[in-house]
Amino acid sequence: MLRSQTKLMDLGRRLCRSIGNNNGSNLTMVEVDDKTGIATLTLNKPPVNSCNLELLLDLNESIKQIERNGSRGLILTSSNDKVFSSGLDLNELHQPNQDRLIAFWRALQDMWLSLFLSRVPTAAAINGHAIAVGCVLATACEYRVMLPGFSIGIHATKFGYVVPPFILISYLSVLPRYIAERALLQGKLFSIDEALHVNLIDEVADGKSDAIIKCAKFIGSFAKTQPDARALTKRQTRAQDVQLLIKDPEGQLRESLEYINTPFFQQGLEVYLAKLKSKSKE
Ligand SMILES: CC/C=C\C/C=C\C/C=C\CCC/C=C/C(=O)SCCNC(=O)CCNC(=O)[C@H](O)C(C)(C)COP(=O)(O)OP(=O)(O)OC[C@H]1O[C@@H](n2cnc3c(N)ncnc32)[C@H](O)[C@@H]1OP(=O)(O)O
Repeated sequence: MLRSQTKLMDLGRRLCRSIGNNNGSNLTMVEVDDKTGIATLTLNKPPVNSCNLELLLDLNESIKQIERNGSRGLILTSSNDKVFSSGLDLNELHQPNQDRLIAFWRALQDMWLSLFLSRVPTAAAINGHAIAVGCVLATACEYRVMLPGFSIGIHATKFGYVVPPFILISYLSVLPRYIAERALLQGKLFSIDEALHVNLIDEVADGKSDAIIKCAKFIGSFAKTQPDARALTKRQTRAQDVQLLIKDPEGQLRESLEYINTPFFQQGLEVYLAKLKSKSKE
């Protein structure tokens, strides 16, 4: 690598400062670019960023921290170069301790609301597979840039999971209804070309830094808007989508828990988990 290139990269690094989210965990990392004021929020739970209770709480705290510290925007990405997020940590749903399951599902609902309604511009630099809730994280953002060679989508029905309304809504917020419905019913995972074709993603990037640059460019497109006016307009635009979860979070929680605790769901999950484990040993 040329010395001038190395220098430029060092400079880039120096311009970023890490900010903690006060809980001392490294499950997510936040770095703010001093020049642009944009925060990069990195999912960092090996091996595949599956969302367990701790990651969801941490992610929610980081989203709030980014809003509190006056960042100009949020870019969500992953420290894993193959997986953006593998969705919910299925171990949280399998034969769950009921108190932990309640905390887990509440954390999921709260985190989704924080990201979906974030007052700052949000973009996802999808540098790996984005499966199920991994896809939901990306669709909660306002803009998506993805790297080739990976899959994105919600394949829940293939494995016997009914999706809760807020997951459905997050798909519907970016896809036309007939495409969202068909994809959900088929349990479809989209290739990059398919995702681009239906506008599930906005752009393709040729590497993670290119994805981050493209996300930053999108966020920069709001430079001339007044932040409070932008934030309130976004909230109004999305108000109907969040109505159910904001009006009756406990009802939504109850419905999901009832379903997760059914023998039907638990048996299906057991088979799926076993398949996943045997695949990873191949
Ligand atoms: C009336 C009803 C009303 C409402 C309904 C209410 C509730 C419904 C409840 C739930 C359903 C909601 C919808 C579902 C949402 C979800 O997000 S479910 C999660 C779905 N995700 C997946 O299926 C992803 C599965 N994983 C993969 O496909 C692959 O791992 C990968 C492509 C992401 C990465 O592949 P590799 O890099 O090859 O990695 P490995 O496969 O070897 O995995 C490494 C390691 O990690 C374990 N793992 C992977 N994903 C998960 C996961 N999601 N949860 C837990 N663990 C996971 C995998 O088993 C390996 O573990 P080890 O064997 O190494 O221990």
